[in-house]
Amino acid sequence: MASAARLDLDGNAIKPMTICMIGAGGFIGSHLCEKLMAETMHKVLAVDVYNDKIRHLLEPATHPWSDRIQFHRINIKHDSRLEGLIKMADLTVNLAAICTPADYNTRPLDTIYSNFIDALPVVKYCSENNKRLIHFSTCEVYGKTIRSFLPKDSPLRQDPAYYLLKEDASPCIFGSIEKQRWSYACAKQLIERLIYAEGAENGLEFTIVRPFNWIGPRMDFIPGIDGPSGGVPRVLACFSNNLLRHEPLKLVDGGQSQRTFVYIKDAIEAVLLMIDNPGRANGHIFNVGNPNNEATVRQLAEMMTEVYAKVSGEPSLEVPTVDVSSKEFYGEGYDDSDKRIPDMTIINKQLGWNPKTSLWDLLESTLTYQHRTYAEAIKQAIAKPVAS
Ligand SMILES: NC(=O)c1ccc[n+]([C@@H]2O[C@H](COP(=O)([O-])OP(=O)(O)OC[C@H]3O[C@@H](n4cnc5c(N)ncnc54)[C@H](O)[C@@H]3O)[C@@H](O)[C@H]2O)c1
Ligand SMILES: O=c1ccn([C@@H]2O[C@H](COP(=O)(O)OP(=O)(O)O[C@H]3OC[C@@H](O)[C@H](O)[C@H]3O)[C@@H](O)[C@H]2O)c(=O)[nH]1
Repeated sequence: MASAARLDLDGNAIKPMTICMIGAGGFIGSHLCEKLMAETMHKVLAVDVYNDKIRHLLEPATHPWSDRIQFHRINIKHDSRLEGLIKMADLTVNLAAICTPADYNTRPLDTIYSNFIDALPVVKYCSENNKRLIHFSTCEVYGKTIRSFLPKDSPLRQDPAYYLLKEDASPCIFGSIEKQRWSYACAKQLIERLIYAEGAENGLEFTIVRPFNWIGPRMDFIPGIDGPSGGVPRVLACFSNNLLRHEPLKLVDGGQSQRTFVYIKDAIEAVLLMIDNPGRANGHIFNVGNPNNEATVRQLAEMMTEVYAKVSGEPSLEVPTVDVSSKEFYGEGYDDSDKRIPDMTIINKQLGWNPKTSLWDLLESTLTYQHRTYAEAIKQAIAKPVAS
């Protein structure tokens, strides 16, 4: 239960504030809303076109927080109510975006509009009304590592100087324009630069978050169950879907790319620290990830297969993975980040935050949720005769 006497990192009492959260109905937004309702006295003006993932917080009206969360069904592309909500709030958190790689090369215009053009009014309203902004960018702004351009046998490949991703030092390295995969990263980079410039020239109080593969319950959708049957979500949902349907997990280009995965609940702790400690968070760009949870996509597939067998009690397939080319899986114009390890210096220094949950543990709780939520629906969908 929320207590009025919460203290910030400098020992001062935290005053309850009103937060305009755009994209509150998504994966990260739903967890942030949960945290804010359960542990703080902050109010949330939740803006999104969907609210399925936060419905449990909005109904029934008997929740102790029912007067602290309001849902506004607004498409920020074209709705004049947005400025009023930002003016009403002390802080705006912008999460709204198209952020699934399958869209970057197949819907590049929508991707660029969503991640850059649609975010512009949000930045402008915050700047003009002297409101604080926490904007969600991405670890994809780093693109590829310097290491990936070194010869395969170079000993420098083992040197973190060539792969560790640092907010204030690493370059942003994208592929050529026809590799439309980078439309998302490039749009996010430009909005970061714009926000930074608003801070420098007009005094906007901002924080930029670069999430490194946050994963957990409610991420994306399971195709054919709570999303389009031909849809391609992010890797956690793709692999969950394969496991639930007893199909081999598809490894794009051999599954050699490396990622670090952080549990959503750990990452949300970091966001709450930013919200509650403006003096330490304003003007900063933060990597938020778990450098200890690195795996190749192949290793992730193998671990998810093992964990799923444990939590479902169902044996795994004899051949649990299958290779697929990126062209076949994502289409023309796909490209990939080779390796993503966040440097943690800035977030450690400013907010004292460190992730806690191991990859195995976070997969165990997430796949338990996936099994409980979807296994029955998948069984029924598979059993249903196909309409002729
Ligand atoms: N999950 C991650 O690991 C991760 C990694 C890097 C960056 N991010 C960034 O974090 C943010 C949130 O990501 P997420 O994983 O929760 O994604 P998500 O797709 O689950 O959530 C985004 C939400 O924004 C809403 N939205 C999009 N366009 C909108 C519009 N025009 N008007 C109103 N609402 C709109 C969507 O309906 C959705 O609910 C995004 O900006 C994303 O780029 C996430
Ligand atoms: O079924 C699948 C799905 C994905 N993959 C691979 O798994 C890796 C991770 O894929 P994800 O779908 O999670 O997406 P990425 O990590 O590439 O990008 C994500 O990272 C940061 C955020 O900004 C976005 O949420 C998204 O762009 C990629 O190498 C992808 O090619 C598979 O091998 N098989």
